[in-house]
Amino acid sequence: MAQYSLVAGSVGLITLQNPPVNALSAVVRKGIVSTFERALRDPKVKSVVICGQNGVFCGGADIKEFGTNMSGPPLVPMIHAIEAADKPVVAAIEGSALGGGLELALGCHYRIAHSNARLGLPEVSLGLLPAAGGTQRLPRLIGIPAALDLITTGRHVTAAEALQLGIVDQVTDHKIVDEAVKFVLSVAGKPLDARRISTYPCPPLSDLDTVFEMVMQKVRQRAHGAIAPIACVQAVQAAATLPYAQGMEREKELMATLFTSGQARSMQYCFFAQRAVSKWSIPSGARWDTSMPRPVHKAAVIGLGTMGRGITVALAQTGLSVVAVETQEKQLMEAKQAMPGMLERGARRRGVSLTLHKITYSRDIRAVADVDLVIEAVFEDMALKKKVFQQLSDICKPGTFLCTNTSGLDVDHLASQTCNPELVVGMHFFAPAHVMKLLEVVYGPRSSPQAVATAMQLGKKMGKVSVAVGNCRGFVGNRMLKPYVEQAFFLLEEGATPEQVDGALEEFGFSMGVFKVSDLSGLDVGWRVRMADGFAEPGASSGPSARVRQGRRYSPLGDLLCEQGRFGQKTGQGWYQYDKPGGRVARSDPWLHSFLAEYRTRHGLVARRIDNQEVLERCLYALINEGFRILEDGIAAGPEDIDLIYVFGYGWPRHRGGPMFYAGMVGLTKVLQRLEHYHQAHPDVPFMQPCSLLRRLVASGSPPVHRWREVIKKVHSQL
Ligand SMILES: CCCCCCC/C=C/C(=O)SCCNC(=O)CCNC(=O)[C@H](O)C(C)(C)COP(=O)(O)OP(=O)(O)OC[C@H]1O[C@@H](n2cnc3c(N)ncnc32)[C@H](O)[C@@H]1OP(=O)(O)O
Repeated sequence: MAQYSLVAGSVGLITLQNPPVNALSAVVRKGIVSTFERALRDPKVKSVVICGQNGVFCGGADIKEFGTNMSGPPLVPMIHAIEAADKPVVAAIEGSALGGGLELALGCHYRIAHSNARLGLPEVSLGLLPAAGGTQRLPRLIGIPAALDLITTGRHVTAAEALQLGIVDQVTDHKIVDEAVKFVLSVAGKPLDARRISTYPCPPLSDLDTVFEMVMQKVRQRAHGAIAPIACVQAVQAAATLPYAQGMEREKELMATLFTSGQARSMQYCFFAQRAVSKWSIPSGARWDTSMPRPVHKAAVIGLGTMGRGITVALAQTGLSVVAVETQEKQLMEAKQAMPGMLERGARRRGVSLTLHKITYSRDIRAVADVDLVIEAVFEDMALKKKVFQQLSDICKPGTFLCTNTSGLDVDHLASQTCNPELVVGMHFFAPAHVMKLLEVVYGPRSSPQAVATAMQLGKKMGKVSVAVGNCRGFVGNRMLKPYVEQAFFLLEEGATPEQVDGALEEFGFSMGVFKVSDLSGLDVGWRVRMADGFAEPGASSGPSARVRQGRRYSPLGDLLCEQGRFGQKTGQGWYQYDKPGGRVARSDPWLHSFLAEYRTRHGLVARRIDNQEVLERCLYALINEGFRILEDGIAAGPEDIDLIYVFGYGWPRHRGGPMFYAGMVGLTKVLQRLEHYHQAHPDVPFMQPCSLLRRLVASGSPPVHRWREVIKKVHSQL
């Protein structure tokens, strides 16, 4: 709702009230319309201030309403009425003014922001565009380039930047409503014509066509198939080229296409999933709202390879004191040289001050004696990690949380090396750890609720999307990657090329295909895992049994490349070739193509034409099938957890909602049928055997993704 009061004798104060973020629900819109009409009618009222309760102006349209039959007064005419009013209206902005919230403020004649305010038009990240006049008013107010930047990226700006851009008229540190009232009294009686943004011409820009062509090209490249950013550019182009009324028509038309699209549904699902996973619960019964985290003031990182450096930087950026330990002199020196640059770039990107002084370096592991939490990030080798955990258990003060950054080893086994296994959890970061948003928090059977809560909270503080997952080989993300990569290898054996497989996946929306990712992260990473799992064996890659291991189909292609020293970008050769070791630009490699042809001949395989649909179905459905197994095993609490892991950690396109949501969009029956088909064709590939949870869901009428937990619960209760 919206509360109305008369203040300072002549100012109508409208306060939006819809906790927690004053979203513009039907009731709020109704409240604004009726209170505004009242203010206009009241002869005592000479001006109006619009604010939000509880330190938040407005979080925008109510996203929960989007999937429903929307009722209540629409936003566009409501904002027009405010702009057209003959009494001055000031938006008093504190906290957030986002989406429809900022569009409402743009309809006001003046905007005053508290210095804590954050403003933005983030609709693009919900698969939409700012369709309450945002695409038409913002370019008129701040110019086309700045508006394009804000609308196509959805980024939030601080009050200071908003002032610099001209979005707000004044920034204050004082009480926002008091300042707004003072301000509106000072402008009483001044003509309002020049304050109605819809009447402004768009600031002229030379060579408009070229600007839009270039922006469109850039946006298309970044969008990976998402349609909303493209529509945003088109809407701003309308603002630049059409009169306001026609521009509004174009905005409405473009929004109509987006509003009902599967992409918008997927992205809005991701928005709510992100909030849902922060409300974690684990099988022991521990939950986010009953488990108290312990404060972490000082942390340590053991091992300063790529991961350790990233984690150290991420911790220091959060404001924690960090002890960075590396026992090897050369590695320590390299880290000391590299990390200031990483911190500098991060500080510049985020507009904050440098935190170099937060890090102290040591070669001696005993330097961690007084820290609250340690993150071990040594080489992925169980024997080495066990030794480190034994040492940490002896050295650290009582109560120190011991975390491992392993990407898939048994967290419980590490916990058993310590005197207090309840203090041990996994904190699995993704490279580069100071940039990537995902954190898997891995609980073992003995991890205490407080240890899980502390790791989850620390992740949040570090700006990560933290997802609590159970302990199994590869946890959630890497476990699902295995069948996906396996299918990619099989496709090469059967006639595809890395270019074709990657092309199909990139067209689907992944920023990089599986083979480019493999080249980037290093082929040796998977090779080591396959060796540890007893699949890859030196010399076994070319014998008659090369393609069958442990009774199942196996492709030694990755092993063969590693045996040749082709580890990807770092060696300049992998699935592609690079101009030099460390090169970034993947080029097709004729050697690889002859190698594949020779390999097929050697193993009596006849290359066939494989279409992109088969590439996608085999790679993605194998991965999704493993996702269902993970749900069945209780390793992930719900489909949202898996989806966010893939969106934030593995480049799954957000506009496709994550693998489990995507399965629901495709139709569970279809996914099941295709898995059955591929399993019949490849009975020696266990990953293709449809998971029984998938069968149960189909048998239960394929409920929507938010109802899967009910079926999962039933499966668990029967086990
Ligand atoms: C044909 C129709 C035409 C319609 C015209 C459409 C034009 C306008 C479109 C829009 O405005 S779309 C919405 C744009 N706004 C956003 O994208 C903002 C989304 N919210 C946020 O970014 C954050 O929530 C926040 C405002 C920065 C606050 O962050 P904070 O960390 O403090 O809280 P959260 O945990 O994120 O949220 C708390 C709580 O509130 C719910 N929520 C937040 N925003 C909305 C919203 N716009 N609508 C509905 N609900 C919202 C959020 O889900 C959380 O709920 P719970 O998890 O506590 O249940």
